[in-house]
This record gives sequence, C-alpha cells and structure tokens, in this order.
Amino acid sequence: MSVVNMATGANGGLARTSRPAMYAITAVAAAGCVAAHRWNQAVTTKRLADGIVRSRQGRRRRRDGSDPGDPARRGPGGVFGTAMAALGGVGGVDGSVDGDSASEGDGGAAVGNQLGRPPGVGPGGAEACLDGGGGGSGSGGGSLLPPGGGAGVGEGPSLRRKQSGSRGAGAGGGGGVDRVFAAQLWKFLKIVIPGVHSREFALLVVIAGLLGARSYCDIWASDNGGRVVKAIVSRERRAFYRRAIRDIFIMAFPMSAVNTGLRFTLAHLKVMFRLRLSQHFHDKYLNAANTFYAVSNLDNRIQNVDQLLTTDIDRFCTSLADIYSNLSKPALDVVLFSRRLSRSLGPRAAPLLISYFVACSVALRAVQPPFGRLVAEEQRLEGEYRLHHSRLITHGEEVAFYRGYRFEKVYITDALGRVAAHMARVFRARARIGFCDQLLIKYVATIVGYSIVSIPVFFPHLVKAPHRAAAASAARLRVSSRALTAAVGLLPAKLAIPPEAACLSAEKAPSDDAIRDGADSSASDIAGLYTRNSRLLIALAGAIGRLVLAGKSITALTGYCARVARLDDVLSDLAVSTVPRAPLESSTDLHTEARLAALMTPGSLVEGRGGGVKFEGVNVIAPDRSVLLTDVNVEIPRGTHVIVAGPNGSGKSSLFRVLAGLWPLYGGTLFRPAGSRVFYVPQRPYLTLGTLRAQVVYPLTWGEAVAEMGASDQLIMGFLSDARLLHVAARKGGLDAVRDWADVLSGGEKQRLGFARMLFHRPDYAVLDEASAAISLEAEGYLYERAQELGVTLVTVSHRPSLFRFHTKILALDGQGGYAYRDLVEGDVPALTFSAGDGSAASAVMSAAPDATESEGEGGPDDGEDAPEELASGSASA
Ligand SMILES: Nc1ncnc2c1ncn2[C@@H]1O[C@H](COP(=O)(O)OP(=O)(O)OP(=O)(O)O)[C@@H](O)[C@H]1O
Repeated sequence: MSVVNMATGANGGLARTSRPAMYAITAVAAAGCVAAHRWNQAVTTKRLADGIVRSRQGRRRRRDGSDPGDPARRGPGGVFGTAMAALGGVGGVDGSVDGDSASEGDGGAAVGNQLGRPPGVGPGGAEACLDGGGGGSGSGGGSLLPPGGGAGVGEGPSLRRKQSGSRGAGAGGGGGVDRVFAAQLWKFLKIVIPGVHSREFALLVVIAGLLGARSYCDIWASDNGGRVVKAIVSRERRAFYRRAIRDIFIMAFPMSAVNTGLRFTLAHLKVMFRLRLSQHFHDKYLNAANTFYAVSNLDNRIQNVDQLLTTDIDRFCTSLADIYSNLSKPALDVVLFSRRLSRSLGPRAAPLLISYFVACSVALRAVQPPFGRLVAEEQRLEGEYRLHHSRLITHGEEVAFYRGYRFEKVYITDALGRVAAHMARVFRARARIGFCDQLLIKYVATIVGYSIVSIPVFFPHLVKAPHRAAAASAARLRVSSRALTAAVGLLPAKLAIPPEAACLSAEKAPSDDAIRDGADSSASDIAGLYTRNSRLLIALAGAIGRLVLAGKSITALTGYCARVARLDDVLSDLAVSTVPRAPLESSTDLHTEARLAALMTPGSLVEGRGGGVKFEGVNVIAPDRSVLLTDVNVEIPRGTHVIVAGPNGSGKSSLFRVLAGLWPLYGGTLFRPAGSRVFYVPQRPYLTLGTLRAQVVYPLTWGEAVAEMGASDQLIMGFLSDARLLHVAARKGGLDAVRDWADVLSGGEKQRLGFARMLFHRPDYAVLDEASAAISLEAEGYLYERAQELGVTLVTVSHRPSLFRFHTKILALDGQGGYAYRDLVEGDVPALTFSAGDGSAASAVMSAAPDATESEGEGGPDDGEDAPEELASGSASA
C-alpha cells in the first residue's frame, strides 16, 4: 500500500496521519500477520488433506501455468514490478507474456487508475491493461530475486516465473553447468530438434521473431505512455485522443497477437519437445528386451522410473523451452532498454540499476534457506503419504476383512502429520526470506528507482546523450512500429502511424533535450518523461530479473537433464545386457564374491524355430545375487509334460523367469523355441484394459489376432466355452463389453480367462505357474486335456497332486539348491500327497527314485555327468 500511495501522491496523506493512528495501523498489521500465520498453520492440515492427494496433478497444472495455484505459494513475486509500477504510476509494460491471470501481480491497472486522474503524475492503467494478460495484471517485472532459488519452493515471481518455484523439486541434486551437462544437453537437443527442417526448429524461429516484436511493443508502450501523460498534463485534448485512443487501439491488435502468439507457440513447443523425448524413451523402455521389467526388477539404479518418464521429462522439456525465451528476450530487452534509458537518463542509469539488483541477488542468496533440500524432503514426505493411501486402495479388501482400518489410520495420520510439520518449517523459512525480499526488492528498490528517474529532472547536467543517435534510433523504431501495424493489415502502412503522430516521433516526444539543456521544461514535459522513463525502468528491471531467473532456471535444468540423462544411460545399458551393473547387495566376503563372479558369467541363448527347451549348465541367480540353482541341466522336449515341485522360495518360478528372458542368463546355454512359442500363465493373469475379446487375444491386438491366428468371434466363444466362461460373456455384455476386468471377475474366472487365452494362442510350451489354484478340479482337468489335445507342451508349477496325472516328468527342487529331474512313477503322487511341509516334497521324489542323481551343497559338474540323460540333475547351494 505504501508504495502505491507514495507514487500517487497519497503519501502526503500518510504523512499527515497522526502518530497514534500509525501505531494503530502497525499494531493491526502485526496482529494480522500473526493471525495470518496462525490461520496458515491451521489450514495447512486441511490444505494438505485436500491438496496433497491430488497434488501431483495440481502441481503439474500450476507448474504449467494453467492454474494460478495457491497464492500462498507464489510468494512476494512481482514486488519489484509493483514498486516500480507504483513509482512510475504505470504497469504492465512487460507483464503479459507469462502473467495471464488477473490476480497475478498488482499495481498495473490499479495504480494507473489512481494516477490517471490528477495531472502531474503518470497514468498508465489503460496501457497496463493493454499489455497485461488480464485486467489487473501487468505490474511488470516480477520479482527479480525469487527466494525459491534454482530449486525453490514455489517462491517464484508472481508474474514471470512460476516455474522456478516448485518446478525445481527434485532438480536440486542436478549437476552443475559443466561439460557433462553440455554434452547431455546437446544429446537431448538433437532429439527434440531433429534438424533445421523440423517443425520444432521452425517454431523456434517463429518464437524468436515474436520475442523481438514483443520488445519493440514494450518500447512503444513506454514511449506512448509518456506522450499520453504529456497530453494530459498540458491539457491537449486532441493529442490525448490521438495517443491514448487511436494509437493504442491500432497497436492493440498486433500487441495482442504477439502476446497470444508467444504464449501459444511456447506452450506448443514444450509439448512438441515432450512428445519427441517421450517417444525416444518409450522406444528404449518398451521393447522386446523387456527393458521396462529389467529397469524396475533387475537394476537398482533407478527407483522411480514412472516419475522420470512422466514428470521429469515434462519438466525437462518445459525448462528447456522456457530457458530459450528466458534468455533471449531479456538479453535483448536489457540492451534495448539500457540504450533507450541512457539517452534520457544518462549513461549511468542502467548500470546503476543493474548493479543494485546484482548486489541484492548476492545478498539474498547469502541468506536464502536451502529450498532445494526442503522441496526434496517435501516430495519424499508427500510420496510416503500418497503411498499409504494407494496401498490402502490396492489392499482394501484384505484390510476390510481384517477390520484393520484403525491400524491404517494411524499410519496415514502420522504421514500427514510429518508433511504438515515440514510444511510449517518451509513456511517459516519463506517468511524469513520474504522479509528480506520485501525490504530490498520492494522498498529500497523504490528509492533507487525514484533516484534514477529523478536524474534528468534534478541533475540535467549528468545526462549527456548523442542527439543524432537518439534521432536515428527513434526513426528505426518508428519504421518498425509502422511495419508491425501494417503487417496485421489494419491500416495501410502510410496511415498506420503517420510520422507526425507516431508515438516514437522524436520531435513530439517529451523533450529529453529540453530538460537536459536546461531549457523551459514544462510540467507536461517532465510528467511525460517521468512516465516514459519509469516504464522503461520497469521493463529493464523485469529483464534483469528474468536474466537472473534464467540463471536459476539453468541450474534447475541441469538437475532435470542429469536425471533424464541417467535414465537414458540405464535404459541403454539394459538394452545391451540385463546383467545388473549395480548389484542390490554386495558381500564383503571375498570368497563369496569370487564364487558369485564365477557363477554370474553371462550364458548363451540359442533360439530355434520349432525347437525344444533345454537348460545346459545354467545358474539361476536372483537380482539381489542370491544363488537359487546352479548348473541346471534339464531338457524338456516337445510333448513331454513336466510338473515342477518344491517348497516355497525354492526357485520354481525363477527358473522360468530365466527361460522367458526376464532374468539374466548365467552360466551355460539355454535352448528355447523362437518367438513367443513359450506362453506363461501366472496365478493372477494380467487383464488389460479393453473388451472381453481383447482379454482373450492379448498380447495381440484384434487385428493381429485375425491376421496371424485367424481369430473370429466363433473361435473366441469356443475357447470361452472351454474355460466355462460363457456366462461372463452373457452377463457382462458380450465380447465387445469394456470393463475393468481385473475388478469384475472372480479369482477363478480370471484364471479360466488365463487358460482361454493360452488355448487361443496354442503355444508350443505353456508354463502354468499355479495357474489353476482357484479352479475346480473338474474344470482344471478338462482344460489340461484340452491344452494337450491342441498340442501344447505343459510345464506346470504346482503343489496340487491332482495335476500329476497330466504330466510325464517331474522336476523337483529341494529348496536347498538341489533338484531332481526324472520320469514320474506310480508312487510319486501319494508320496507328494502325504509329504509334510515345504522341502519334503522334493525329498520324497528324490528318495522315491533311487536312480535319480541328487546332491546337496556344492554340486559339481560330475553330478550331472553321472546322471542318465533323461534324469540329468544338478545342485546348487544358496
Ligand atoms: N525380484 C526379486 N529380487 C530378489 N529376490 C527375488 C526376486 N524374485 C524372487 N526372489 C527370491 O527368489 C526366491 C525364489 O523365488 P520363486 O518365486 O522362484 O519361488 P517359488 O519356488 O516359485 O516359490 P512359491 O512356491 O512360493 O511360488 C525367493 O526366495 C524369492 O524371495
């Protein structure tokens, strides 16, 4: 308020205010602050409860600028613009590219309205509205020194750079601006801008043109503001109408087009960058090597690949596009506005202002809290809180059966409390830096601004400017302005801005020279000059601020770049080899390490069309480097149905993870059929989004299924009938019904669907991993027989004795790393049926088969060599 009043002349009123009244105002303000703080803390919990649950989307919207966001998060941004706008009584010169909300910034129109009335002070509200994105916006500038810093907490300047706030989250850990960063950036630039003929490059050129046009518009607005004031103060009605109505009306069209075009093209550029980069990563992530599985399950270098692929790529692209505009336009503005100001305020004005803000920047940086760390912590705590909620949603049924809501509530409330406590710390830190920011950037900056603007009025002898250069520059701007107007076709070029009426006309401009030369400087000259200079000053300050922010944005960009580059490196590594680079656990025991290194030598894979499955000296080692099986020698020819038995955790499923290529192949050689001739049916089949028909043909699309497998509705219905699922088709709306199938089907129905899918695909081999545990014995038997009829070789991982009769061989793991592989014999089923507990099943098989080679502990190659071919066995020790 004080700044506005100072500028409007209302400060006189303030000065006249009695002391008790001032004390009262101060006390009320202080009480207000305390109450606001209390209220802030009180609503924190509610806001968190409301906001954090949907925080990811909300934050993204705010970062994108499509949502003005929580005002509390925006901090004291724009204060310098406010101060300077108040100082000059103008605003909005520069406030519209990014500030698109009427609530953003202040000062512009409001101050202008106040100033528009009395002569002698600078109006500007009308033009502020012109330039500003909304009614009240356009106080210009934006805070030059957002306390948020490179990885700030949403403390960015209100008008310009909301992105430097919370967008910095997670970027704090980024590298610096060095050669590595340059190399990474270059690599990604080549991806997002594939060449000079690409659409992205064309858009960059368009943006450059628009930014240049925008700078000229700003200068025009400053000059015209001066003329309007001069016309008012000198009571020249015709001049006023020309400047304030006709000229502004004419320029309003190109200026609006430039502003809107800039926003549009920048937003478009970000999306195009994101598309390119995401496509690049999708190609590396979703491929035949199952990199998406390996990156989360086999490699520990990246913990949250989903966030990297979605949020971080988006942030990187946004940051990249912003940097382009944040560097080029302010740099151009600083040059243009400094030159223009030096003509009317002398050569020292611009350097003085620049020095002041650089000094402020250094000072504020020194007292700035570690917002990067605070944001990272906030993200972590919010992640924890979200995780509790998502776990509850995932396991809702189990928790409900246990009536475990009280237990869950304790966890969730604790997590929320930690977030709230942290946010209170962040708010306190913000308040501290906000005070310094207000002091230096708002109030002291006002003094500096007043001082600079007063130079030509009180110290005209300090202002020296080359007259000819001024005239030439004015002529250039005049031509540009005319061309701009003509370009939109509003008026013929000649009429657009006639020289005598041109806003930039040196002859009619508020006379710098008159003041400089000490000639008769009328009140109108001074007012006009004051208005113009203060607007230029605001614009210059805004430009400096954006340059400072651009530096911070680069810091943030290094963080995003480092994260995205890491993802790129890991995906590249995994595409070449799934051998984990960074083991999850490391042993300090050298002997163990040496043994592991020997066991973890990459094996070889031989794929042949129509071939069988054969493990030859293969080691099965979990991603955390626990050794499950070594030297596995098992051959499963086509037509040989094998049941795999063994205690929990003995490595039954893991063996087939190796077969499917999900886990790395270590040791010897693996032979398997080419392509997708081995089909995996898990206990909980994956049900995709889409129709019932799509569930059956998955992972083929319907088009592929028709082309490759001759799929038809009749065929699908036949397999659904085999799986006793016709009632599902009937009840849920037929083959084309789209449902969340994972929710609407029972456990047994899902398993039957898994069988229907397997029957449809008719693979050479089907690995059924507890795939029929929830299916009735009668239906299970039918499905097994049906699969065998279709020529599918069945490899079943199961504890169910009922399944033994469908198999001819047994692979029994003992849970200690030992195994036996041999023909099933009569006595096996009872032995397994009556064996007690885990581990004894495999022992029962082994003891029931005296000719089976079995081993414990360290098994050597001898074990396998001595064994009959069809009863190869091996051993392993964990
Ligand atoms: N991604 C993983 N990372 C580390 N260890 C794993 C991973 N997956 C499985 N394991 C470990 O490997 C061992 C074998 O797991 P596997 O799933 O093969 O057991 P299983 O014999 O199929 O057991 P069950 O009968 O219970 O299904 C287990 O001890 C398990 O903890």
